[in-house]
Amino acid sequence: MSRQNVQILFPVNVPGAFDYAVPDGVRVDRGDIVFAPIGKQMKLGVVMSVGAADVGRELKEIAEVKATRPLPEPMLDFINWVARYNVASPGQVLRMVLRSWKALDPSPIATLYEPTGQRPSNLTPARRAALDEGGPFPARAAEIAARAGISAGVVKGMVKVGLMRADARPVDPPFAEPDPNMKGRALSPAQNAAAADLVAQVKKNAYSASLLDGVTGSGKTEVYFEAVAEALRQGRQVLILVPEIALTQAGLSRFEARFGAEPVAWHSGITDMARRRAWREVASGRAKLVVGARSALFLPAANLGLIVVDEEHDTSFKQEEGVIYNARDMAVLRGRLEDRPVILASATPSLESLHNARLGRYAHIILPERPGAITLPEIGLIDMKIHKPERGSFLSEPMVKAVAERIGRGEQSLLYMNRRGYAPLILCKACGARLKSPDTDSWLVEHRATGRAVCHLTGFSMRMPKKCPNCDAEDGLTSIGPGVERIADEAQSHFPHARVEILSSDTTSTPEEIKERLGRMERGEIDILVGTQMVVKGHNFPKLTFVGVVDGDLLMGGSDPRAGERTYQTLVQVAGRAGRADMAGEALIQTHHPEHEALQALVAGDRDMFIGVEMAMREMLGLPPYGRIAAVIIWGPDMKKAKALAVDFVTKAPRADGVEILGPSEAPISRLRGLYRYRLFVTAEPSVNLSKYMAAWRAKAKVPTKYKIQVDIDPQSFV
Ligand SMILES: Nc1ncnc2c1ncn2[C@@H]1O[C@H](COP(=O)(O)OP(=O)(O)OP(=O)(O)O)[C@@H](O)[C@H]1O
Ligand SMILES: [Zn+2]
Repeated sequence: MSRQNVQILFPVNVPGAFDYAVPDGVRVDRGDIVFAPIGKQMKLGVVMSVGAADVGRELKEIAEVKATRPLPEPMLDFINWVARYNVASPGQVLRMVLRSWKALDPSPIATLYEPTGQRPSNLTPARRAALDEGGPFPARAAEIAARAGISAGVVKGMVKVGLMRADARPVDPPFAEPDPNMKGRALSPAQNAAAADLVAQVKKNAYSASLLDGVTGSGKTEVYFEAVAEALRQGRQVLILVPEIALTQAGLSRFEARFGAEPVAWHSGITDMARRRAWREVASGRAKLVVGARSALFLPAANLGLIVVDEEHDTSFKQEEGVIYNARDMAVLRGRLEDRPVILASATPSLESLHNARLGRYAHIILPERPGAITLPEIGLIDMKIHKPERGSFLSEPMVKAVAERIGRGEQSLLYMNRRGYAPLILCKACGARLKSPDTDSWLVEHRATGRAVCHLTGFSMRMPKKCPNCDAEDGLTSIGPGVERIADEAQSHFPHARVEILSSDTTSTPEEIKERLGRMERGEIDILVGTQMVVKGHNFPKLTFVGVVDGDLLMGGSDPRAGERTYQTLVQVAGRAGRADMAGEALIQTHHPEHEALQALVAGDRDMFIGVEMAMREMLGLPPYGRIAAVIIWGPDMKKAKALAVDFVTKAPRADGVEILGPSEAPISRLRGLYRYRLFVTAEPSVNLSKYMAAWRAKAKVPTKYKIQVDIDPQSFV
């Protein structure tokens, strides 16, 4: 009698699962997490299938079946689908699912301390500190001590005198339950209708995809909250994907205000402890509401009821390393496999999603206006060929005037400049040399606040040199072009008494700093906020009535076929920060190309016109959503060999109708961290299964060590 065989997938980059035997008397099911020997090691893996045919050879036995809940069936399918679609190995995808080994065991138990509530008036300073600064409670003595700046002995001593209680408890307690029945805001009729549509989808408890397409400030969040509440009422879990940046901010407190409990937050920056707790609670089905960055999509929720992708057009949903995938598209896939509804929300939906809505694949739910009497901001252009600022200045006269008006009325202005630092280029006046990143094809950016020259691609930085490293000329180095720091300086020089602050990842690197600064902006304690991409998303500043875009041309050009779309989206979003409360908003965009169709459409408030032009162009060129594209990047330490590998790879392309290959050519960033880069593009008609085609092609290549051939399905990055 043959014993049970199982196929085990390990979280490593190998082509597939391996066969193992199951010891007598042990029962194994699909999705079980097991330990099995691989080489000389014991490794954690997942049972992808059970009882396949006799493989005709002696198999190693699995060593242990973990007592945790198995990965749900749809999750196993999801792993395979994501791998196939993105030309990755299922093991690589599994690695994104099994993010925390420790999450597979029950929570560790520790002695945790918590105040009893007694508080005599003669407390010693150390004891007072423990009570006032030692929280949140319950916590370990050492944690309380560290937070309060006292010794752990003080905490333990407080138990004896009845000031603290000590109990053995799980270190990772369950999360507070959200309450779906708390009252939300009173919705406008249009909002109510949209919410009813979404709630109906959730009630069906089956796959559907809805595009919630509402202008900035139309209340999309309030509307999808109703769908979230419905899923929670059914006792199911809800997964909400947001751009990473929205996670550190007021965003989370909005969930708490609506559902009475802070949601489980999941992103790359959480601690190992928070990660293990979140994973365990989500996998068990206990944690009901998860708000996370793209990687949250790989949490194996046991009882999923709804997935929401907020700001679905956002480029941060695309992961560019390891398994290259787009979380928005994979969210729809997961919804299909789980047979549960998916909501994509945006004020500026991607053309792909609009196309799907037009074809009827997605329900199209539209919120055409802001609630009540609030209007969308007026948008105007400033032609920089006419309103030329003085040399070394970047704010035109009409822009300065618009800010002056707001300051006069006690309102706030936002200046958007999507460049960190002081100046994007450091040039020697004597010899013309530019400061360059040592191993990367990128100029160094001057950061005056820290006195350093920084590579924005790799993070390399050095102290700003006093002399030119090329010709030794003293005082020859000069800064070309603007970054946020320089715009802030310029704004301050125009308005010496104004409170000018910068919001960028350099000035505000911790979540607390960001929260603090945004809080001051909300309370009106800042007059002029100068910000990068960070200010674009989701914020509500009631007193903000003016948005100035310093360089409306910055996003255009380059080889990105979506450059026009991105420009349009970003400008709509940033302009949409103005006038969200009871005062009307205005946005002005400085540009050298006022005739550009994206800008013209913005001024006219005519999205359909822009989309019409853009769709026609995509259709003509066979670009998404009318055709498929893939990119291949060839990386290697030697330029000639990397190029030869790229050229050779092209000769291996399988023959297929409806597929076209462009390249190879040097990538726009031709060298990154010491590796040379070549790239090619593949375009295909919609009927072609491009993933399958690319996988077959990729499998034919022999890649020397230290070299890499990376396939990117539906690329968002073209550098
Ligand atoms: N019916 C309503 N009555 C009063 N205020 C509302 C209503 N709906 C929404 N709001 C408020 O309007 C502001 C914008 O709402 P919300 O953030 O949900 O919009 P959004 O469509 O997600 O915006 P964006 O896409 O620009 O981020 C919020 O402060 C919200 O509380
Ligand atoms: Zn020089």
